[in-house]
Amino acid sequence: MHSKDQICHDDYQKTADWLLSQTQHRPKVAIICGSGLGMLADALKLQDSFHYADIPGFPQSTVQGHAGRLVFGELKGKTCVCMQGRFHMYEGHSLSKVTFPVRVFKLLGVETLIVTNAAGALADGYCNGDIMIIRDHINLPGLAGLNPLNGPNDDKFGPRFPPMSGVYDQDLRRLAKDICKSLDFSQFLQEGVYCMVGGPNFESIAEARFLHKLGADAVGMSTAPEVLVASHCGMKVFGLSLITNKVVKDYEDTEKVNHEGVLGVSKMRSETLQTLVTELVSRLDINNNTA
Ligand SMILES: O=P(O)(O)O[C@@H]1C[C@H](O)[C@@H](CO)O1
Ligand SMILES: Nc1nc2[nH]cnc2c(=O)[nH]1
Repeated sequence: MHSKDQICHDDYQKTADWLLSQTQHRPKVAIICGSGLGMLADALKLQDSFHYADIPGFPQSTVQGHAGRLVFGELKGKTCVCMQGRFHMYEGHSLSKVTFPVRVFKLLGVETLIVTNAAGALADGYCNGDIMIIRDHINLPGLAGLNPLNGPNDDKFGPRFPPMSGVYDQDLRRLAKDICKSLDFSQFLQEGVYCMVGGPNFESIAEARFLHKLGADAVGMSTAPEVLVASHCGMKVFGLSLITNKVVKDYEDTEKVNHEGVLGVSKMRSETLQTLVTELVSRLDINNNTA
């Protein structure tokens, strides 16, 4: 059964064809920028950029800290496409809309997806400003049946029942750790499990304790659906969480998290994150081509 939100292959293809007609760039890498981390896109050379509102079929971004632009260009000589602002379920988008750009990227020829997000720390040893390489995720909405792959499977993209083990590429994680060592970033580097919740509220203390007990090191409101869809269609995936706050797990703690604080910490570390992602992209084993 097709729901009203069902998007068909032709819809993705139309958007991809439109983009291919507007730019000479042919990216092999896509980067999705999290809250406050969009400045990474500004570093692209030879830019062609498009406001989401001008791209046929694209959803609109409504969150502060997400500019709503798709930027094509070169990062250290490697052609990339960068989402300066992503879509979240809590904005009212269906998960097929949230992940729409990922399938468009696949049709553009993208082979590697890099995702970044802002997240709250559940792990005790984490500090604000830490960068966490995502080793694995817990897709809480997905476990409860909110899944972008719900509905008829599109075999042109991938299988009906995709595995989710080993989704965060081990070689890319290893490479990122080597880069962090050489850049002297190791003192604020972590590797852990990201848990996606629906949001838009931050966690209650009982919820935070529950997620921590489940094995989550950080919690946020994005990433898992995009990663799931990218992996389903055969892309390599690498993910980074910027730890913007500690999630309150103690009833004596009167600290309250807010989005402005999240954006503040993102800003403080965005240059570091940009350096890490740029270095990673420059060392990817890919060849450029243009139209
Ligand atoms: O897009 P991301 O996951 O970086 O955004 C996080 C989660 C919420 O959208 C917002 C909360 O401050 O930041
Ligand atoms: N759910 C959730 N998302 C976040 N994004 C940034 N910080 C947080 C947090 O503490 N919780």
